[in-house]
Amino acid sequence: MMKFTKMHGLGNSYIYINLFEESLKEEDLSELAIELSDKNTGIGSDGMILIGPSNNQDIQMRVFNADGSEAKNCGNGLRCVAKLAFEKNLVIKKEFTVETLGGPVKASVELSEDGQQVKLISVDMGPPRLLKKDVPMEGKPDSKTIEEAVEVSGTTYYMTALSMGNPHAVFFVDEIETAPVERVGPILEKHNMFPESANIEFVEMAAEGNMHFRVWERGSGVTQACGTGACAAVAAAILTGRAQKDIDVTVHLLGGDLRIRWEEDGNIWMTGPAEIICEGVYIRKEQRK
Ligand SMILES: N[C@@H](CCC[C@H](N)C(=O)O)C(=O)O
Repeated sequence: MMKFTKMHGLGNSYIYINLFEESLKEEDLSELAIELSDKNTGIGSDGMILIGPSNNQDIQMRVFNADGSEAKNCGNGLRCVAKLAFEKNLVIKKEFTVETLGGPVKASVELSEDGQQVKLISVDMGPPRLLKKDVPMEGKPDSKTIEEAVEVSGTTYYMTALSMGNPHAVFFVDEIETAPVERVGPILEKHNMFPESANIEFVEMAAEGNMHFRVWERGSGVTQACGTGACAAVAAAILTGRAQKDIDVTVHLLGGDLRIRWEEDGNIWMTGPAEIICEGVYIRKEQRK
């Protein structure tokens, strides 16, 4: 039996396990993520997130995709972790740091009027890493990938690739409704130019300070939202002259809106909501009769 909390950030849902209370075996984690994520025989989610003690930050987060692969960062997950950690008193301050495999991040929570609930969460997602060797990507290690041509099934697409602690490739399209997310997404995710695979994002620029966004996530497929992807999309828009630093961009995702700002000092801030869906006790497959 294992206690869990299911949460979502704009429809991007994960099963959260509190390692301050539960203990899990390292060798079981990947299988557990697959099991929990299954909507028929598990709980149903885009993956699993572990919250636990950290040696050098206030708290630690580990992220597993629905296919069991471990990711180094997760923007929607960070907002959910911040809300859960604050509301469950795992941290007792409104600004705190979270250790991720992609590096430490700062989170800050905004409370409801009665001070009982976290309403909005802002996270300093750090700077985008632009060099191919940091994405990581094939090619000249110290060069950047800005609107580089890539051919998929006879069509040429132009890609801007970068890391937000995890790898992203962003494609600008004229119409978000017809973006080939499910056709091209899985091909590019596992393209051999990405040795660790990649998250694939399609973006339509809208009225000033707005963009529409769809994602094919590495290890989870189409999701309602991707926080690191939204940060990557705003960075790509600025790098290609479609948006400006130090000005908020509202990213319209399938599950709702995120506010993203690439600050002059180099860091990208993400602000948005997080919600608890349910809490319960999960019975592992091998313990079911
Ligand atoms: N949904 C996330 C990203 C989760 C990890 C990603 N699929 C990867 O493998 O890098 C987000 O909100 O950022």
